[in-house]
Amino acid sequence: MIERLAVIGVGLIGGSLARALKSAETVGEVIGCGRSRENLELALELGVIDGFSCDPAEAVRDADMVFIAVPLGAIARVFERIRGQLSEAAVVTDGGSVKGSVVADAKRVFGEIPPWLVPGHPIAGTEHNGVASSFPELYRHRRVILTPLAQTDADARARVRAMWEQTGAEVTEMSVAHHDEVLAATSHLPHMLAFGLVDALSRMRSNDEIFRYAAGGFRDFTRIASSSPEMWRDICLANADALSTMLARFGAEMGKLSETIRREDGETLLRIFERARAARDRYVDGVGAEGDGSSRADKTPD
Ligand SMILES: NC(=O)c1ccc[n+]([C@@H]2O[C@H](COP(=O)([O-])OP(=O)(O)OC[C@H]3O[C@@H](n4cnc5c(N)ncnc54)[C@H](O)[C@@H]3O)[C@@H](O)[C@H]2O)c1
Ligand SMILES: O=C(O)C(=O)C[C@]1(C(=O)O)C=C[C@@H](O)C=C1
Repeated sequence: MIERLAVIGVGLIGGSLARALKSAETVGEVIGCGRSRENLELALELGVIDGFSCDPAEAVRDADMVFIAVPLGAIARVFERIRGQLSEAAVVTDGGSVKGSVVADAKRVFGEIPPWLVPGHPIAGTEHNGVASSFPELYRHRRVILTPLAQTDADARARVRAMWEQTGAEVTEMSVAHHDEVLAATSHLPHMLAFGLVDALSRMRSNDEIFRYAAGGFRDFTRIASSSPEMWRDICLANADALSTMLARFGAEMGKLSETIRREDGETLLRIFERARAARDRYVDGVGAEGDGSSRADKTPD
């Protein structure tokens, strides 16, 4: 049971955690914090939080659990504001999509990695942002990755794991570097392809023409290009090395595919598409009926 949860950044990710813990009845009080008073008032109205402060230092006072869910570029400033303000019992975790930058920010601000910091990342989300898009089932049957460090306190790690399990998530652990490499491939690269494709096409053809003739394939493939530009700028900057490597490898693969098409080599094309379809079928079978950890794009916020 968490007595007082401070959520810094009450948007899709922070709001959904608060809603999930409230519906599991495993949190006493939720204090929100963010840069916009209007958003915090909405969160209060929706019952996502029980009170708020625009100052992180005040929001974390007496909290036994602190969840930071702001864009990655804002995390260092939050660390600076909460330094020296936490209660003895407090554990701090975050939901940032890249872990290397969060750990580097913590080292810079606190001088060393504090034992009470448990970096984390829920592999669940949608292309929508803001508290109005949050919902309590977001993490159910989804994965959450924790990237504890050698310095991380065992009790802090167990408490963060227990919190996520109460949302219905499956918690796994891996190293910071491995997390950032894996997510560069499975999350960051696909977002670059979607953003890049929509941007390139909209500059090649008029918007009207794209939307008039685009059907399900275009819509499915590009859903994630509706995601928050600010959040994705920060993810790219925070994971620049791993993401650039992935983009270069993928670019080379696209070059080979393009060559194969130019050669009119139908046999090779068939082999590539069969291999890809089999890999996707295995992936879909593996994740089962509950889905793949991706969004509920059609969810209407309550
Ligand atoms: N959206 C996803 O699919 C997804 C999935 C997993 C993890 N994440 C990560 O979760 C974090 C939050 O993403 P989100 O989708 O909830 O975004 P969001 O835009 O819905 O919410 C972010 C919240 O942070 C607040 N904020 C922004 N800058 C701030 C600052 N300087 N100080 C205090 N508050 C500030 C905003 O007002 C907003 O309420 C990001 O780090 C993102 O990388 C996102
Ligand atoms: O489903 C979506 O809309 C998402 O973008 C969620 C998604 C992803 O699957 O790539 C995006 C960023 C994250 O850090 C984790 C999950």
